[in-house]
Amino acid sequence: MVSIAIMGHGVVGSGVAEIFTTHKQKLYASIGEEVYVKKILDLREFPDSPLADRFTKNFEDIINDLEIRVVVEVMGGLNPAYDFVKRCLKAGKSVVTSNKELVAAHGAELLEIAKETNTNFLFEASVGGGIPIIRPMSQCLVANNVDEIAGILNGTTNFILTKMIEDGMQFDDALKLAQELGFAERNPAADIEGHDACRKICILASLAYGKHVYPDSVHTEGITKITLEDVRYAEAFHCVIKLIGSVKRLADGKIDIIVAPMLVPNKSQLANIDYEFNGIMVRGDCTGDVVFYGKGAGKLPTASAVVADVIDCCKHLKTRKFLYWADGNGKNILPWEESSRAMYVRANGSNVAEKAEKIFGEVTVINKTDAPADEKAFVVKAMPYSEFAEKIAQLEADGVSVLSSIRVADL
Ligand SMILES: NC(=O)C1=CN([C@@H]2O[C@H](COP(=O)(O)OP(=O)(O)OC[C@H]3O[C@@H](n4cnc5c(N)ncnc54)[C@H](OP(=O)(O)O)[C@@H]3O)[C@@H](O)[C@H]2O)C=CC1
Ligand SMILES: N[C@@H](CC=O)C(=O)O
Repeated sequence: MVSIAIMGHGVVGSGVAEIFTTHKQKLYASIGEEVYVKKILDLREFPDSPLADRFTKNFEDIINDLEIRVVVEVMGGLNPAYDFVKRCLKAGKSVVTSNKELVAAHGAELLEIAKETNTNFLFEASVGGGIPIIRPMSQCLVANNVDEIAGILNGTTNFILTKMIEDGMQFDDALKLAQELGFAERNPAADIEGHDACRKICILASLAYGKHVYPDSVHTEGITKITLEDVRYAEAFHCVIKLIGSVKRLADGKIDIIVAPMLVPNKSQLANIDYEFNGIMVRGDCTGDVVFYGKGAGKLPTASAVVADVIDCCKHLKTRKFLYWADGNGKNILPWEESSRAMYVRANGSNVAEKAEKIFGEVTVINKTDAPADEKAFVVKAMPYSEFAEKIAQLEADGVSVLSSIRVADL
């Protein structure tokens, strides 16, 4: 029997406890012994839980219990999760977490401690919820140099955008529903402002390129400025608007990394990923494109990934799985203003298209039947963002009022 503890009994933690109860026989068969949930840490009482006798409010009950070999951290946030996880690893206990904020902020340090203490620090659920992505990238795709990763990495924003587009639902109502369904972060600003997707692309970039990428070095935009008008113009241009996390390997060894809403062509594999589903495209130099798809948020999908990591830890109590990246200093990151993409622009004023062509060269005007007479939307060819911003300033100086601009993904 292997004893484990779970820290946090919220959406994910209660799912983990549930799977260890409902799938006990299945899990026993996969490792040949019982995984026993000995302690559950939470600040609230859960008298109706079938595991009610295992709850504690005191972390010391877990850290001091020598029988507990694997600890699951599903509390979220940095405090006290960072301190508790570090202490568990230093005490020789393996740790499994779904906490992307923790991995994105302290992954390199925690992986180093795990290396020193011959423990495992696994975080499959931190990216893509129930989708296997960390293990495939660190094992199955290990022969590849990763040229690019692009993904819809946040279930809440994808759910909101889908509800707005498909059902005409208002932004706030769609967010409320995502919160009720357990998809959103405790502070949903992390979802809608893009920070959650940023943490996830940072984890994938760190894994792919071997150096920690910290979220504050990544330009991040959320979905709060997306309007239904832009959505409809995007449709007329055979695209959908999605919040994309993207990282590309450049010829000089730097990486081009960004999180922003983008127009995604309908023919792209990422275009038809809706609601809380995530999709992640990994372009390897040997494999070409490999696409991962599934539920990126929610109780049981996320708990499924956590439980799989726990089983992996239980199977490797004496050996370390090789999952590692070194600390990073941000010097390998291209300044975001130098990153090039085609841009969609919506503007109003007189002779918008002519003025835009004078400044940008050839532009593709998007025709939409019910557009206001003085409004035009167009797409300009790829150029560094700094150049785009200069040209937009010239357009505005020419009497055009720019209402929105959104990157166009080359996917
Ligand atoms: N929900 C999802 O779909 C997904 C979530 N994640 C990540 O998983 C983690 C957990 O998410 P989720 O389950 O949704 O969050 P919840 O807020 O639902 O659950 C967190 C639980 O931890 C408890 N907790 C917080 N701080 C402490 C503490 N100091 N001591 C003891 N218990 C504590 C909370 O108690 P209380 O409520 O009383 O504060 C709550 O029960 C987060 O990092 C999240 O980003 C990852 C993938 C998907
Ligand atoms: N809030 C997150 C939860 C999973 O990581 C999301 O919506 O994707």
